[in-house]
Amino acid sequence: MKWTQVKVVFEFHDAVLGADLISDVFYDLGLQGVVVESPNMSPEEGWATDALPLPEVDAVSGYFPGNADGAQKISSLEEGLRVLGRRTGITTRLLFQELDEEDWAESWKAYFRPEKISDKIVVKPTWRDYTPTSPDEIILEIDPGMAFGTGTHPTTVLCIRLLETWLAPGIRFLDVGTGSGILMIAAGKLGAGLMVGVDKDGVAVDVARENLSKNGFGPGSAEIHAGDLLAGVSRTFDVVAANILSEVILLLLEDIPKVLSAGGIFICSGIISENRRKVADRMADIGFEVLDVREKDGWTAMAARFIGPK
Ligand SMILES: C[S@@+](CC[C@H](N)C(=O)[O-])C[C@H]1O[C@@H](n2cnc3c(N)ncnc32)[C@H](O)[C@@H]1O
Repeated sequence: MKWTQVKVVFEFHDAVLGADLISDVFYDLGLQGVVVESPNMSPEEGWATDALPLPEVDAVSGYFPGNADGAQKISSLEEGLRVLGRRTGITTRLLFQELDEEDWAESWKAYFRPEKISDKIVVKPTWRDYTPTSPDEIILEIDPGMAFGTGTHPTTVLCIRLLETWLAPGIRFLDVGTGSGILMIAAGKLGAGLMVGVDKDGVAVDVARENLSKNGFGPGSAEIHAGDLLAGVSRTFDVVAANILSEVILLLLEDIPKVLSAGGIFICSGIISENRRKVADRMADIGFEVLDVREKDGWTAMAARFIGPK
């Protein structure tokens, strides 16, 4: 099978936000293994200076199958970037490269390295070696494949940091939009007794199952289902997380109390900081008390408890 690498070279006043906005255009097409390049990356941020020269431009790359579906998605990407450009002023230029299956598999893997994302937690690509720097370090082994969730995206990092604060041992955890399963793995390693994940994307469901298994979580402690948001979720959970875009979180919020146990915590991420107020206001209307707000690189995540309408 052939693959087409589409590299979107861009210029924007805020390169981190620009890369996130362009990545979202890829994610909206259901294409999730994106690679972000920036001339400002340092080896500490996971850039392999020994293996790869430092990039000269800001760019986001994604990989499309070399078939009719891939061609259709590339057209949608071009349209999505035109719309983004009109809305934000980002200027983009596309570069195309055809790759064989093996080259594709290796080309994006070269960009991921172990990364410390909190005081205690390290995300480690399964194909890299890593020696822990202290005995209480928690290592999340991950191969995201074509699913979202290397663990290093700011929205994921914020969720994991909130889980570190709000997850008590033995709890039941639900992850809405599990992607690679990274949040379920973090919850499991922080002591959750049961992790359930849902994703609308069948590829993500398979990837998440494999990642959970690689981290020692089998069907007894981890369940993953294909599904749309909470459709088909009939139990209650002590902590529910959703790292999805704010528009989706706004749709989801009203149903969250149905799947939260009394006193349970809802963690939401994927909120561009300019949408923070809109999400917080909607939460207050429904009866959530916001307990913790975290920000990183223009993204906001919140932990809240359902206390019931005023
Ligand atoms: C931003 S990724 C988050 C992945 C992972 N939880 C993390 O934190 O890195 C969002 C995920 O939500 C899934 N998703 C988006 N809309 C959904 C929906 N309506 N129902 C279920 N999953 C959805 C996507 O397929 C994607 O895997």
